[in-house]
Amino acid sequence: MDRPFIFINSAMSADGKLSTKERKQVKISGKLDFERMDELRAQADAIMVGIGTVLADDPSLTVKSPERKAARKASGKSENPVRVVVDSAARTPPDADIFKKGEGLRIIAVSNSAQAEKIKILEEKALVIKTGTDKVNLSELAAKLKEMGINTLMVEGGATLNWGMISAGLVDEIYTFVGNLIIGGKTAPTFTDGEGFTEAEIMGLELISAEKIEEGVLLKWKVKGKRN
Ligand SMILES: NC(=O)C1=CN([C@@H]2O[C@H](COP(=O)(O)OP(=O)(O)OC[C@H]3O[C@@H](n4cnc5c(N)ncnc54)[C@H](O)[C@@H]3O)[C@@H](O)[C@H]2O)C=CC1
Ligand SMILES: Nc1nc(O)c(N)c(N[C@@H]2O[C@H](COP(=O)(O)O)[C@@H](O)[C@H]2O)n1
Repeated sequence: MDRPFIFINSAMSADGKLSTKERKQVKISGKLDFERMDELRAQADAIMVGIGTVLADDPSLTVKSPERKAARKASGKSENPVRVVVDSAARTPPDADIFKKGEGLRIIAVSNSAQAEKIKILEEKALVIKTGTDKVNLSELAAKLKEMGINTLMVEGGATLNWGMISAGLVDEIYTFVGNLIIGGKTAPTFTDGEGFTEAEIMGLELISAEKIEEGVLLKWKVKGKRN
């Protein structure tokens, strides 16, 4: 394959929301699900998020467990996977937590329309990859990551990036933890936003497993491609 194995891991409410209508982060996962997420991070070569998530949540995207970090080190890897932000207009704040916390390579993927001055500032902190005219070309980006030796890519949202990756046919598996809460709100981000499929384009999934974790359910899906 000329791209990594790509999976999305997300936590959503029982009504399919990733956060509130104000884009405020909500604790959906319990302790066990956060541990599962940390293990996925520790096993991945890279973690990817959209700029919307960086601006809303300011995540560090680091591996949290000292044991998992040590195990990565012992196998000759950096403590953290490569952290990738999909950021067409180079809006990532230079003081974002992904720069401040943890060791390891950061990549900011921008489009060719991003301002040169903003790119220059980011280049002091990260490797900047340029693809696409106005919007990052996700297929090209995935191919470049593979060329760099990234074989497993974990996508951690948000709603727009999930749509972009799924609609471009770039996702192999999806893991959704469904928590015991309702968030509501027609403008609150859902697992996939974006423009949506027409009926003929709808993506089919195959259920790999369904597992109760604390008070929620972890659903694992394989992406099968168009249903029709
Ligand atoms: N519960 C969970 O597991 C998670 C929840 N979230 C929530 O999701 C929300 C953020 O989601 P969004 O606002 O949708 O932002 P997002 O994180 O999906 O980033 C979207 C941005 O990515 C950029 N992008 C560049 N090229 C693109 C392309 N080809 N396709 C798609 N996007 C491209 C665009 O600038 C776009 O605005 C926040 O409220 C955050 O809290 C985020 C991650 C995980
Ligand atoms: N898996 C999961 N469960 C939840 O309940 C969540 N609220 C999230 N949110 C995302 O996790 C990221 C936090 O990363 P750091 O702890 O800063 O490394 C962030 O992107 C949230 O949107 N995830």
